[in-house]
Formats: sequence, structure tokens, C-alpha cells
Amino acid sequence: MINRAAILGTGSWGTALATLLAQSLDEVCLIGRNAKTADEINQHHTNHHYLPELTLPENITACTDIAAAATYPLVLFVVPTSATEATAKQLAEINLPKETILVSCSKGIAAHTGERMSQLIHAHLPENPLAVLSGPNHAEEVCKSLATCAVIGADDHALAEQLQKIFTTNAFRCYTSDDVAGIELGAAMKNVFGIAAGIADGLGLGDNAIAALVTRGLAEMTRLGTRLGGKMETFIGLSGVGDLMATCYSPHSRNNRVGKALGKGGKLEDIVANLGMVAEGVPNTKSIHEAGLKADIRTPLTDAVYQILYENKPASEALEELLTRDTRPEAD
Ligand SMILES: NC(=O)c1ccc[n+]([C@@H]2O[C@H](COP(=O)([O-])OP(=O)(O)OC[C@H]3O[C@@H](n4cnc5c(N)ncnc54)[C@H](O)[C@@H]3O)[C@@H](O)[C@H]2O)c1
Ligand SMILES: O=P(O)(O)OC[C@H](O)CO
Repeated sequence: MINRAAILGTGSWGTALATLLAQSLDEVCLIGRNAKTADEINQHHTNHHYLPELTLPENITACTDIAAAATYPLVLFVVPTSATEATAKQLAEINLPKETILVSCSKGIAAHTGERMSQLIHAHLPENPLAVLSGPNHAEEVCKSLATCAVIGADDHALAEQLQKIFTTNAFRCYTSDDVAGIELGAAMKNVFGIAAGIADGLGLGDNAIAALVTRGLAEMTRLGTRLGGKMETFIGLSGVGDLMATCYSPHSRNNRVGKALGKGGKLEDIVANLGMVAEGVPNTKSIHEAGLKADIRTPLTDAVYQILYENKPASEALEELLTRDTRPEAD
């Protein structure tokens, strides 16, 4: 029986997931790289930088020694996607038992290769049971036990069901799925459209424009995601349209906030530096733009965000080009 878990990553989502798992498990250990944060969690039961209003329950502790993960039967990856591979390597080096169950909770695909996080983790820890978790889940709301749903994906249905029991609470209803690729691809792409929605908001385009963007974003997500191995129904599920809406409409979304500041004329470097947290849409715009080119799939919204982020194109110019493209059938 699983009654203890380690969480790699002491940021917003790692901390919120700790509060969730602390309801069903005896002990949760947050493992991070920052000794000050670990001390704050152990001594004051807070993680002020990431979730300022939260008081953590007593059965959550923290440390900075990744080797401690080897003593837990369940280990969650909740570091930024840019750190997932290095973290998986570290776990392999500490000889993690092959029975340890791993869950990837980060949202994004790898730069250049387009690999999904579960693929990166599996490459270094090939024998460990592995699942992914995603959905419309802002840490700021989950840590307050505000109701939401999530999906747990695994090739092994029994594993997904085992995790469903552990993660589900009265306020966090988990579904299972066997479409690991679809879950991870939807989660990565919604970050980019969150930035796009923020840009539209910052430009003052109004509610109709954002609804149109969410809808065409879903079409783009489904077009590329199904080509890359995801199932159509996953993109109209919690990790697709569900998380797309959470990210495009919520002021909690860091991606949305980055986009809004860009739409108002801010500089990307300054915006990212001031955010103090990860906005996965920034690196993932590049990864997904590259994945679209490689798969020869049209990704006009992602390309527009790419040009704004990486080619210094003014947002108003990118918008004009999007709107004046050749018209086409909706289903095309
Ligand atoms: N915040 C949310 O609401 C939320 C919800 C679901 C999924 N996610 C996903 O979870 C992942 C983590 O996001 P977050 O919100 O916790 O980010 P965050 O910025 O709040 O925290 C990131 C944490 O990772 C640590 N970190 C940064 N670089 C690292 C590195 N190179 N090696 C090890 N640790 C490193 C930081 O010190 C920090 O503790 C992202 O992929 C994000 O998309 C976030
Ligand atoms: O703050 P964001 O934009 O990274 O979104 C957080 C979560 O992914 C929402 O489900």
C-alpha cells in the first residue's frame, strides 16, 4: 500500500500537489534545490514566494537531497520541463528502486527533439511504472481545495486506477486514460495559446477574439496532437480543451500574464524576469513551432506567437497577418 510520496520541485504546483496528497497519504516530502525554501517549509509550514496564503499541514516536510526519493514508493516530477531530463538522470544515479511509481506532472515537450516528459523519464528509468497527470489545475485554487478535475494517463490501466484512488479527493476528481501522448501534447500546447490569449487581452481585442482564439487553438492542438500520436477525444477532454480554457481565461495563468504584458508592449526578457515563476509557453512556443514544421502540420497561432516571442514581430502586426491569411473551410 502506498502511504508516502516524494515530490521533486518545491514551486507552485509541487507545493499544491503536496497539500492534495497529504490528505490521502501519511507523509509527503517536497524535494527541491533551494535550502531556504526547504527550511521555510519545515519550520514555518509555508512556501511564501509561490503560494503566499497557504499554511501546509504537518505531514508535509521538505529537503534538498534527491537521494531521499529512493525511500518513497511514489515520486512526482514537478520541475520545469527544461529540468525534467536532468532530474530523471539524477534519480537513475541514486539507484531508485525499479518498483518506485513515477508521475510526470509538468506541462511541456522538450526543446529541439519534441520528446514528451514521460519519454524523457522512461529513457533514464525504463523499468519504473510511469504515469502522467494533467487538467485545468491552477495551483492557487488546488491548494485551497477549490473543486476541479484532472486526468491520470498510463499505458497500464491498473496503475492509472491505483493513482486515481490516491489523487482523488472531494475537490479533485480524477479520471483515467490510456492516451499518455494526447494528455502530454494537449498540456504543452495549451501553454502557447495561453500566451496568445493574454496577448489578445493586452491588445484590448475583447471577448469575441479570445473565444475565437480558444476555438482555433483547439483545432490547431487537435491537428498537430493527433499527428503526433494523441487521440482526438483527449483533446476535447480535461487535458485539452479543459486546460486550454483554464489557461486562456484565468488571471492565475502565468502564460496568460506573460501574453498580456507582451500585448501591452512589454519586453519578453523583462516580463519573464519579473514573473519569478516558470511560464512553460515561452520555451514551448519554440518546441511546438519546431514540432509543427517537422510534422508538416499548419500551426498558424503557434507561428504567430513564435514570431512575437523570438523574431521581435510587433503583436499588432502578427495579428494583422493572422486575420488576412487566405480564408478556408472551418473543418480543414
Ligand atoms: N502552477 C500551476 O498551477 C501548475 C499546474 C499544473 C502543472 N504545472 C506545471 O508544473 C511544472 C512546474 O511548475 P510550477 O508552477 O511549480 O513552477 P514554479 O515556477 O512555481 O516552480 C518551479 C520549481 O522548480 C524549481 N526549479 C527551477 N529550475 C529547476 C532546475 N533546473 N532543476 C530543479 N528544479 C528547478 C524551482 O526552484 C521551483 O521550486 C511546469 O511544467 C508547469 O507547467 C503548473
Ligand atoms: O500558470 P500556467 O499558465 O502555467 O497554468 C497553470 C496550469 O497548467 C493550469 O492548469
